[in-house]
Amino acid sequence: MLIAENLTYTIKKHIILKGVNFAIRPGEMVGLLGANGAGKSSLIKLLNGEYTPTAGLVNLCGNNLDTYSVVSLAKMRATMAQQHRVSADFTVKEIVMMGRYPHYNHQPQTADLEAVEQTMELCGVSHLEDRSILSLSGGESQRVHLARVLAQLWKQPNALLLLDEPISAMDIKFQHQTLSLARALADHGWIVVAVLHDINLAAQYADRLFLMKNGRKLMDGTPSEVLNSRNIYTIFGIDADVVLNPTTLHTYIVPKVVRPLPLDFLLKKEKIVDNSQAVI
Ligand SMILES: Nc1ncnc2c1ncn2[C@@H]1O[C@H](COP(=O)(O)OP(=O)(O)OP(=O)(O)O)[C@@H](O)[C@H]1O
Repeated sequence: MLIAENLTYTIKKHIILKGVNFAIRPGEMVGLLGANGAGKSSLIKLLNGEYTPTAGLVNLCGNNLDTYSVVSLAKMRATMAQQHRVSADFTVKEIVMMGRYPHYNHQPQTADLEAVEQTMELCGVSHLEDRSILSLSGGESQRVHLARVLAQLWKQPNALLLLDEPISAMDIKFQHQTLSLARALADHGWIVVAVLHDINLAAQYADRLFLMKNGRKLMDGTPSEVLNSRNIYTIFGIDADVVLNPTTLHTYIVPKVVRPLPLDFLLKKEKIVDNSQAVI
């Protein structure tokens, strides 16, 4: 179980996250949705220990995060960050093997080699194993980093997988393949928490959605419970119809069509906004 109690994070009196509470059971996949700046990545960073809460706590499998050793946590919790800063010329296989560092001392063992082979295969990057990470396309690189974090947790029970926009650079096939894989890992007993910007994919693959705004978790429920036109407007400020996808039978958002507006109009609107801000 992953439990957050009154999770709060402030930077120089600026509230980034406020009073977030939840409990996520093993086997659940949760999608974090919200507009830019809502606090989704900050929540991931509090769950992965990159940020220390200003108030509140995170409890994983019955123990507060700060009671675990670094190595034991690294074996049960992995994060795929939104951005990957790799400037050295590692091969794909070396990058994926980095996920196994918490598991061996000097030489990778059979289990480590198997984990790397299997996760590269699942993420569709085996054929790239000898390529430099620096030479890959955005989507290929994202799949390599996914393989790395899966290798880190491979065959671990009670694993916590944190994914921050894991499919942002992927084509439609790999978007579905990746979320199917995350779904399968949750069904296998892992807890998966994924920041997603595609509401429809989140609705299709996640058990539960947290809708976030201004550092708060405003709604928490199954896709059909929380996705309605009013909530979509509250969270994203857009008008949308909410229907049932006739093929998948999942809740499906259809933003109301907005006619493309001429640039002159947009520039005028911008001016009006600027003027009103000046008056305020
Ligand atoms: N280290 C920091 N210093 C100052 N402000 C920060 C810091 N980290 C986050 N913020 C601010 O906190 C808010 C939440 O940021 P966060 O990255 O969690 O948003 P997000 O929901 O993940 O957004 P996006 O969808 O754009 O990735 C933003 O307004 C951001 O500018």
